[in-house]
Amino acid sequence: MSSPLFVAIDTPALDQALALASAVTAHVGGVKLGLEFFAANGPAGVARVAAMGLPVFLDLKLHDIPNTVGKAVAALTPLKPAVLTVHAAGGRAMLAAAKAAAPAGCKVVAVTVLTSLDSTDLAEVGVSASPAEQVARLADLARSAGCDGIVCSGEEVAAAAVRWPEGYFVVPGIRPAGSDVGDQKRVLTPPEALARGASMLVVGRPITAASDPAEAARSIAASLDAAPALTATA
Ligand SMILES: O=c1ccn([C@@H]2O[C@H](COP(=O)(O)O)[C@@H](O)[C@H]2O)c(=O)[nH]1
Repeated sequence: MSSPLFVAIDTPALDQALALASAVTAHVGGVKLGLEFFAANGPAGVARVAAMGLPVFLDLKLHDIPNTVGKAVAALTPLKPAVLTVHAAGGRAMLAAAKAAAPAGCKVVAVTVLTSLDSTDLAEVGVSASPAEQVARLADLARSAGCDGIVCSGEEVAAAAVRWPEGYFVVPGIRPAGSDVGDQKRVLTPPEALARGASMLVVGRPITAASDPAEAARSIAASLDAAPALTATA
């Protein structure tokens, strides 16, 4: 079985991205490329990283009207992403349009509540629900719209896995014990997130900002081998 560990390569520098991907290849199941990389390097840059052979999670978090998102997803088809993100807040029709336009084999996952937000942040944008309640609501929407799964934090993944047994759960906000959380507010350690039902663990700075990224990736991957089986009860 391939590793659930994906490294988030958040850099605008193509050479640095290629070097990072090369350094951690033996320890990860894939690479995540997001807005920072895509804005600087575009589809050609994604193709360069994809050519290294690891599955690519294209985390562009698309969020627009259904027609625009559907056409954007169709335009990304030549890149053959393994996983693609859209914002669940875009609504049912937008989610369905994204899934309909996605290439065969590409999982479309809906971002629920960003891991950088807590309940105070949600209240500021008019959401009175807790992160857990909002994730559950948007997971149900994503599922009924035909998506393959969601992005949520480790705090909500066990409950989501119970609600949606066949769902695919992408979990960022992953921090090995004692590491700097940075701008993340809902965090969990790699083994704990896996034990709670994460399908994919997205880890960026704990690997990419380490003095030895390969060793950081190896250490996180090793910690997953000892992770207990899913203990979800929520
Ligand atoms: O809710 C979300 C959705 C996506 N992300 C992305 O994951 C990585 C996390 O990077 P770290 O350096 O490990 O914090 C980053 O690329 C985000 O765009 C997220 O963090 N939260």
